[in-house]
Amino acid sequence: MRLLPRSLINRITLLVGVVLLLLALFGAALFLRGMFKDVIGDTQENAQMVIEVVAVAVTDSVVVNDYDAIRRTLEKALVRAPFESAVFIAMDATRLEVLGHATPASDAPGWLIRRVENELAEVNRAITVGGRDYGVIRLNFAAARIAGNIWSLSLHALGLLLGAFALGLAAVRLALGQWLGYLKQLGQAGRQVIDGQIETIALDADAPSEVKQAMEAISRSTESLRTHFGSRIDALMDSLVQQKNAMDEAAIVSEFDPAARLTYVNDLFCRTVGVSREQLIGDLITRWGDVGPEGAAAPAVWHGEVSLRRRDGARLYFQRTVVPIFDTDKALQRQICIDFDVTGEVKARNELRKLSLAVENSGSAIMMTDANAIIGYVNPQFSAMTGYSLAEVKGQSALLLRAESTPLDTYEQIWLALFSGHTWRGEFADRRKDGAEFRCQKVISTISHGNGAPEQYVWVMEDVTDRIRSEETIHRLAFVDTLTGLPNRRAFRARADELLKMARRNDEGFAILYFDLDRFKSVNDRFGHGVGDQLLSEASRRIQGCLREVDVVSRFGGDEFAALITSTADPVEVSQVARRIIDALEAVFAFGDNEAFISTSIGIALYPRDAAEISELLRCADLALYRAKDQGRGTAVFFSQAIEHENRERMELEHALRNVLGSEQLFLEYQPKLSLRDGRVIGAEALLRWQHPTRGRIGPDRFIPIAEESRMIVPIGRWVVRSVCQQIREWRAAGMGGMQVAINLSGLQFKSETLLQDIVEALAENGLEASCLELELTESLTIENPEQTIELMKRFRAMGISIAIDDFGQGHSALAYLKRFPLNTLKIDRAFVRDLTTNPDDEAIVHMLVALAKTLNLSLVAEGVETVAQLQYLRDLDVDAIQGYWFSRPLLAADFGAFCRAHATRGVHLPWAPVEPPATAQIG
Ligand SMILES: Nc1nc2c(ncn2[C@@H]2O[C@@H]3COP(=O)(O)O[C@H]4[C@@H](O)[C@H](n5cnc6c(=O)[nH]c(N)nc65)O[C@@H]4COP(=O)(O)O[C@H]3[C@H]2O)c(=O)[nH]1
Repeated sequence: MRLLPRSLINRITLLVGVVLLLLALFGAALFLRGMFKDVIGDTQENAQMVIEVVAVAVTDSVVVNDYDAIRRTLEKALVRAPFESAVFIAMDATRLEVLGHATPASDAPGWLIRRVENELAEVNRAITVGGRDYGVIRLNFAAARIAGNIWSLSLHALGLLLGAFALGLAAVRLALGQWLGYLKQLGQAGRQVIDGQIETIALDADAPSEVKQAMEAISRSTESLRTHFGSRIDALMDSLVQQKNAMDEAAIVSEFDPAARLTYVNDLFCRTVGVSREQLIGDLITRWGDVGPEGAAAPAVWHGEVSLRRRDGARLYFQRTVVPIFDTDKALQRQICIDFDVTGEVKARNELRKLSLAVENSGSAIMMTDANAIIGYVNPQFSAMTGYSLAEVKGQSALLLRAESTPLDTYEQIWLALFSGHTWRGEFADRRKDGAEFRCQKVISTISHGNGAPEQYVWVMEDVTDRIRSEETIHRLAFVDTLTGLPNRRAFRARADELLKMARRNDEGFAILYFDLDRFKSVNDRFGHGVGDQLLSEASRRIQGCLREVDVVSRFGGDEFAALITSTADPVEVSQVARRIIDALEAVFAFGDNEAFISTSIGIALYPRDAAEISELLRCADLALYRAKDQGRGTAVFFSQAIEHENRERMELEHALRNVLGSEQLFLEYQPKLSLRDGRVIGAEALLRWQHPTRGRIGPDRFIPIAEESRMIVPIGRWVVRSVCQQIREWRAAGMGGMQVAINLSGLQFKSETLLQDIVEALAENGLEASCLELELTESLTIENPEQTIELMKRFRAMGISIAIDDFGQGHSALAYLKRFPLNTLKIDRAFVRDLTTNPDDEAIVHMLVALAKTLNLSLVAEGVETVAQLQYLRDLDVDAIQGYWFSRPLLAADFGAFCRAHATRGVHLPWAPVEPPATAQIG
């Protein structure tokens, strides 16, 4: 509770009043006390005097007991005296009491009356006359009257005092009002300054100096405030304007009245909706989005999201705040509407929603963990994949899924990659809830805080167990030879490339061995593919057994193998390895009751001596293998410059062969065939010759393989057929009839679809019957595709063309097939004939061949007969015919004609035949 008055004047007046009042009361108290004492003292003195006077006056009367006189005297004493009663008490106790005038009722308070009574005791006077006591006179004071007098005096005194107090106070109030009125003036001036009505405060000249100083101080402060706050206000205004401008740029601002009519729109509003301000003002705000549940009359701030459609139809989203503005009567005056464009956020949110939906329904398992790999979310596919529900894994570590077989290192590597800001991609084994391991492909991405620190990890996971199995199978198929389990050619290349890099780094050498299995084809043909496969597997094991762990052996396909001998390019060491392989493969292969023998030749290339690249090294090894095969089975040949040279030459020959047809370089020689029965020339074998312009004559053994490889043999062979047929026609024209000419056919030629046609045409063109031709097929030709060969042979035979099998005994024809071949002739290779008389092996083979031919009812022709001993031996074996230098080398056509004519009548003289006189040649 506030006791003090609000106004300063009143406060000072109150203070002065209180002080004056206290002083007045104190003075009054002192005055009244003195007055009281004086009155009491005076009364008592008067009473003494009165009683003395009464005593004197009654002296006589008492003596005479004149009570009337006494009465009268007493009555006189009571007149104007402040006594209530006067009493004469005689000695005999006679009591004469006279009462004074009745005292009017006193205004004095009781306490004052009692006080007076206490102060003024009765006054007694003994009446003694002549020494004799006659009695006592007693005066009783009229205390109430005396108190009344005192009270009346006091009241008067107080009245005066209060009057003086009131006057003093009024004077003080007046003076203060005047002096402090300047303060009011100061206040008004201050308000005027605040209102900006005055610049400086005008001071009255007679104003008190303190007020003047205060006014000056205010003036100075006002000045300073004006300066200070003026600039602050300016800055504030600037700032407000800038903020408004910024707000106008950032937000759509509008105002609307309680009727929801727009009263203000900023530029952004117009720009955003594409409508002019003029059209917008007065328009309903609700056309431009919701303004809250209570519409335009909302009493409180409303936040919400609204969407606007622009004039061009685009939908925009805004975060809207509607702020009501009230007037002084708290009535809603208008509302300010502020819209922030959140289209991007809304779209992002929608995208996020879609994304969440996509994640939820994703076919990939998705797991989200915090930075400590604590799982926060997994999608249904994750549960389907792992068997764990979201509730089971939430709050658990991602390591929950770790499979025993996945080392912890893997996870460390993942964290390292993720911490360095990379997305981790990889695959490793995880464990399902039921404990089963599965291969899981993962892409782990980081969601980072603004400062780049990882906040969450998103794991996109896929069960790739099946795929990996398939990939492993594909890989096996792609890199492993399924039959032998050895790396295939591709894997070999990869390993060889690695080895090459290492060898380059370490300055080491290594060797590549290239080889195939001789006679493998015949094993295949003889025992079937099953056995062939077993042989390949067994051969692979044997080869591996010859190598160290660090070496690599690969099956390139068919019966081709290659080996990498690491860490050494020492020819001695490498040739030891090659030897071991050759020996291992030459040992018998047993399959149940069957046995097979194969051999191998090995071509070797050394790094870095022979080449610096794998492909080149392989080429070198291949060339060396080619040479090894030439040198005979069971040999290992190191690549050399000589081989390279030979190869180059071979390539040059191949090139030259392509242009040889149509030139004069190719021609035929004819080697006569002699009947051992009568020594007559029964036919000839056409032998191809190549007279190279610079290299001279090149033998068919040299160029025919090249022609075969380049497939030139087909057109060349066609040329041979035509040339032979022409030649027979010419011979016939020259009178040399009945001549059968044998033509060598290579395998490729035989397989050529045009062969039959070519022969038919050549015969027809020259008017020849088919029986004048014999086709010589090598044994190897028949091996490759026996059924087809038999078929074609049959067709030739049906035409009347004879068929001879050449070089028999070199290969490994299945006798069963031989039996089925529609052959006419079996030719004994000159390799067996050469040492026939000295080498029991060759002798045995020839015996066997002769027996075979007889069994199959084939005529026998022996090649390469050079000596009489061979001749006689063959005759003894009942061989039908021979070829050989013993009687004729291959001859040019003209020479062959001459030869035939020379021996036409008697034939060539055979050692066992009787010598006959020369006869004239007659052929035809
Ligand atoms: N040391 C010695 N050799 C003798 C003797 N008698 C004949 N020769 C040679 O033995 C080979 C016989 O031919 P081949 O076995 O069919 O072997 C032939 C044949 O397989 C092939 N050839 C020749 N001409 C042709 C042809 O036109 N087409 C095809 N495809 N191959 C042919 O070339 C091979 C070699 O032919 P040539 O070098 O002409 O060698 C011929 C011939 O000159 C002898 O007493 N001693």
